[in-house]
Amino acid sequence: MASDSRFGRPGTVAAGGCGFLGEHVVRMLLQQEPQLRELRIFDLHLGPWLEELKTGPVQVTAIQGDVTQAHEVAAAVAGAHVVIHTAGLVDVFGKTSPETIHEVNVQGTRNVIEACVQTGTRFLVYTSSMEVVGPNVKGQPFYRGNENTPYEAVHRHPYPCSKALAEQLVLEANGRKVLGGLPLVTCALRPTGIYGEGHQIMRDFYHQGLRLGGRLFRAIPASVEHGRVYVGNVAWMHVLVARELEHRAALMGGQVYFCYDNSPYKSYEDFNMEFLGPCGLRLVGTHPLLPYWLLVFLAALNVLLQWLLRPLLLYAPLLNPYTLAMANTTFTVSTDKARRHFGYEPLFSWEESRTRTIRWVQAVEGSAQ
Ligand SMILES: NC(=O)c1ccc[n+]([C@@H]2O[C@H](COP(=O)([O-])OP(=O)(O)OC[C@H]3O[C@@H](n4cnc5c(N)ncnc54)[C@H](O)[C@@H]3O)[C@@H](O)[C@H]2O)c1
Ligand SMILES: CC(C)CCC[C@@H](C)[C@H]1CC[C@H]2[C@@H]3[C@H](O)C=C4C[C@@H](O)CC[C@]4(C)[C@H]3CC[C@]12C
Repeated sequence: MASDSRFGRPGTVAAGGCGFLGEHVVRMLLQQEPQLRELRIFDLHLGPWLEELKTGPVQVTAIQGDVTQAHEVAAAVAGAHVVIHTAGLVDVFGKTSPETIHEVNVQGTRNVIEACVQTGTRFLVYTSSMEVVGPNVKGQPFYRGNENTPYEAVHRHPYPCSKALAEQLVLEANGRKVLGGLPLVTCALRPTGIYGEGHQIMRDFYHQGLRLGGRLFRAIPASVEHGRVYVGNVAWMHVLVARELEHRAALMGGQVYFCYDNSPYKSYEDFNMEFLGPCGLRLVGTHPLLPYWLLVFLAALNVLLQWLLRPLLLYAPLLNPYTLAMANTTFTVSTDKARRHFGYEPLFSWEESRTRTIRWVQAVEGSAQ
């Protein structure tokens, strides 16, 4: 099945298209790509919202499948023009085994690359993560760095390790000959912490705040900056890359780009309060209420409890040594590489991103009552 771009942009595959980011990518493609004729949404778990998309002008096909199964990926990708690969296991809480994280994130990505090569798909956009760079195990700050900022990227946690390996596979695959003899063009996007409609961890913090009588307690110094980016802008950058890779293959092929926008630089907790504050929560304390050594102790205790309770139940709290280090290490990005290379400008201003996220949290509140 060969793609024919004379009749509009041929098949696009959104792998992981039912996830938090994936759904925004799917909706963005349908809104911003008038040339799009066919969209295949490949995911382990298909969402009911896909049904509403099937009545529009674009031929939307939902494919339930597993990226770890090479034949399922190849069948989904065959004949497509571009693959946007956002599928992955995002687990920094110890819910899944390191082997499964590796299998889905690394072997799954290898399968996507091989499917492109074997079936003749020429363009691959991969959702990497800022965690491919850091924060590293030494907790060194990365202050408003860009793609060229030197930083010792050393990881031990299974999730960042898997993202780093998968990103490397994607970048190394750039230039490989696909079926038909043309070169594969690949590119990796590295979002910082994504927020916006559908963000599960924001929902968890919100519910925790409600349980604590409308309060959250500061745990991290306000001076520690944590990079955040609005999901709509991350989706937009993916769509733009999928569109431009064909025209700017020599410049963009094999490149990495941080995913950024104009969201303010703040601590993880202060940033969350931009949304949770207007929904009635209060962050108590101008300084952390517990000493850092106690947080370290509680995080270690959580690891022990997780291990002890594993035969009985899954205990996976937000606080563990890795998440504490993430939240407590400055990691922010300041770059214009995506603007220079393919004309990226955030589609949503900070005010709009904030308003949309607040409305969504308020809707979560409404549906919880
Ligand atoms: N959420 C963030 O803050 C963030 C930041 C940077 C990068 N990322 C990356 O963005 C991507 C999407 O993350 P997200 O936050 O939307 O996560 P998510 O869990 O909401 O979405 C991931 C999607 O992948 C699907 N998936 C998982 N295993 C699969 C498998 N074996 N086969 C097929 N599909 C499978 C899931 O069903 C889900 O729909 C991931 O690659 C993640 O590493 C996320
Ligand atoms: C110490 C506690 C009070 C707060 C714990 C917050 C913790 C759950 C948060 C802090 C930072 C968050 C990560 C960060 O935004 C970036 C990413 C990259 C992405 O690839 C996956 C999600 C992840 C790891 C966020 C997960 C939640 C974290 C650790």
